Amino acid sequence: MSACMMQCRQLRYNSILPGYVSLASRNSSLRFFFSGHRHHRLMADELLASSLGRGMRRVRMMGGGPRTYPGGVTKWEWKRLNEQKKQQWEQAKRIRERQVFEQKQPLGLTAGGPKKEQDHRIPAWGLDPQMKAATEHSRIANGHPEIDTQGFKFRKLGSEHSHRRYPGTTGIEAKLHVPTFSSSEFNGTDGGLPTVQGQRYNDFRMSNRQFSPTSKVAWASSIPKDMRNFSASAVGERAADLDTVDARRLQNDRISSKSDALKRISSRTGPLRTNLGRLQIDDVNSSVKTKVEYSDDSEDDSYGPTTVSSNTKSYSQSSHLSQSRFDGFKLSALSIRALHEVLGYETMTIVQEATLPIILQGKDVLAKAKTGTGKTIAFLLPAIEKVLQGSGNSLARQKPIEVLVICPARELAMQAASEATTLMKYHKGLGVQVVIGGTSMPAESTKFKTLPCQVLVATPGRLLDHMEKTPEFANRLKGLKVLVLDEADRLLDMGFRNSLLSILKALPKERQTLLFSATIPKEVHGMSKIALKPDHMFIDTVGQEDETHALVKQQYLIASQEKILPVIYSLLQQHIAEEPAYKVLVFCTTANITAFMASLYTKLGFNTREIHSRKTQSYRTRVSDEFRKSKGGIIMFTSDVSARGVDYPDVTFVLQIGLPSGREQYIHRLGRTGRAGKEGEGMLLLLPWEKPFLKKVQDLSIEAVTTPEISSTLYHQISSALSKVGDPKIQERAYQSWLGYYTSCQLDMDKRTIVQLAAQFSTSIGLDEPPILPRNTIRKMGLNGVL
Ligand SMILES: Nc1ncnc2c1ncn2[C@@H]1O[C@H](COP(=O)(O)OP(=O)(O)OP(=O)(O)O)[C@@H](O)[C@H]1O
Repeated sequence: MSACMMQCRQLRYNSILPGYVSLASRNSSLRFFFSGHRHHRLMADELLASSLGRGMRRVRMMGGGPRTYPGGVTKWEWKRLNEQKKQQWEQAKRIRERQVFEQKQPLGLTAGGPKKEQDHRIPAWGLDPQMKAATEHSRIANGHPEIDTQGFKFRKLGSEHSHRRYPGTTGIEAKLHVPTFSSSEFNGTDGGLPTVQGQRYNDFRMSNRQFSPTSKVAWASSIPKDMRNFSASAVGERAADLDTVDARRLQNDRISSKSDALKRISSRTGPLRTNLGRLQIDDVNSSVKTKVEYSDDSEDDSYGPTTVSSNTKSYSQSSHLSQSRFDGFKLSALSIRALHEVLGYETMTIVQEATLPIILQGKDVLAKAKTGTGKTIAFLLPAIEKVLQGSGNSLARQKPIEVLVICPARELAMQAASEATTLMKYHKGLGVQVVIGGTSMPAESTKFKTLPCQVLVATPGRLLDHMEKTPEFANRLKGLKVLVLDEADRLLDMGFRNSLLSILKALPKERQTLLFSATIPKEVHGMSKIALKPDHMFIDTVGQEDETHALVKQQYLIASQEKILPVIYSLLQQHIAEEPAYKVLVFCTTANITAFMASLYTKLGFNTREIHSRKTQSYRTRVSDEFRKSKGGIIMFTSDVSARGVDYPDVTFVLQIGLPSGREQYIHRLGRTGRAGKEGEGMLLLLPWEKPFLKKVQDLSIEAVTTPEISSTLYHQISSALSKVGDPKIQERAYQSWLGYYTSCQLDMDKRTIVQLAAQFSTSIGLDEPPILPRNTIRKMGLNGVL
């Protein structure tokens, strides 16, 4: 039997069929093998017909014959369709994830879906710090984003923002398998918080009178956890009021008597308070000598952070600068040269003055200072000193990474890297590199291998990627001397927790760690112990003062849904009229709403830019640079990608539309104006039902303003602009993400009401009716049966 096997690939059957037929007629037994391609199937049919016509006795199709797939497509077409579908599905998933993270709400909408409906109830403005802590362990803690934060990507294990799955777990269970530190790595048994048993109370060095109202925040944060209830209740009280604290509560706190409690608090805080506000040039050395006392003499090393409250009263509220000069400190002459010649700075800001001597001593530091007061230089300058103390200026490329700065957002990382580059301008042979998501990883790896990198600035996801995939990366981190967590509270919250834990685990324990932020909510003190040594210093330059700047005028306005768009228009117009060099940041709740707002107000004639996580990194970098350099006459619509740390000089007005994701976010967004001692204006625009948020910020000086008059012409103008927005998808996406955002906020209203409000929103943005959402989306939003 002769056999002929042929494999046909992409051949034009008309030209070769006759050859096949003649081949078939010359062989008694012949087999043809065809691919499943449509052309080949046709050819097989044809061959069958022709062969039969030429007297072939037995011709049959084997292997099931030509396959058919739904819609009459071939196997390959069917496969391709399926691949396309899968890609679309994954893209939608990525977008969804990005939105969730941008909204700073990392609950149940991720892989595996929510287990219960309440998983969707993501604390946002209604978030109580205690609740946050309580829900901490029930959340999906994934390798979250530089929140956008930005350009979030849903990727496999080890990749940036990875949602880690572990064998045999669901996405939700996976969090339980995230590497954690053993309790031996901490002091105490309650998650790293210091224990009180065995602590010496006889070291009573501070009388009640020494509790000053200006230091209450710092004071409260320095108290061990098992005294927190007590301290939290007392934090708003003067120390003298402590005697009135309920004895039962003291008992609950396992404190045997009130006087014991006082002694314990005093023994922790009393000797540690130092007036750094008055630190003078000559004090530098003495500040080392007469270093702030901490409980080195304690037999129990489980004490909490040492608290240093900069005496903010020493400075005028309007001044962010201290009287100390950089050249009065023991710093490298080349760094000081860069400060003077390139940046033009002579004197230090308050936070720089307060933290520099302590960081130079080698202590771990948790520092709180208002927005725009120079925290970046406060940590970079002493960190660079550490590099200089060690490796010197040699050109070796494979030297360890000595300083690692982790930032929660890409723009922020680039900014910190650029500031470090400036400070190191005259240090030959030292290099700064930045690794952030949304850029080419191989390019980063090549740069890393070929150029010096003593200082590395990174976002958590990309850093983890490199640690896992780039050869030598993790090794070079073994020589790390200083770790900085910029925007510490953001990095320590649930969104980044897992990534951060994995990173910390891989870093050497013998390092100095610095945590900086403008807001340090109470729960961060507990979390900070993951990264900091137990005897770290908490340096609070804000104290009892308002966390916002006195020079920034803060207002809020409540307007109904149908008035929101005209009100925004009026507010912008009004500001432009008052401030010809206007430079405005408009914060929106989600990326899609930002995109919608930007396109609408562009149509209305404003000079706008937009920046959010749905834009590519190169676009974001370009727009961000443009806005930074702009001398005015520009309005940038942004999501929370610009909320923290980003230093845009001379922003004249910050407008926040809708519910901020929390009190901290409000403060950080507002902090984009009034930087470096300048003036600024902020406006929070809320819908009537969003008003309860104001309770969260009631201690800040925010004035109410009334809704401006809106003419019928303006209404007409807006509705005509809405019709010109162009792509109706922009509005539809805005609606969907509005619904996603508010269903994930912990609002005091049922889902039906939220859906009704969403319908109002859709009308206000020019949709005839609310778009129909995919079933999966509805399910993920927890709106099954409601939508
Ligand atoms: N010693 C100084 N003298 C004058 N200007 C300074 C000094 N240090 C920092 N600045 C400037 O102050 C501005 C704010 O600094 P930076 O961005 O570090 O603030 P920040 O406290 O980190 O703010 P945020 O909390 O928003 O992150 C920058 O433009 C910076 O260049």
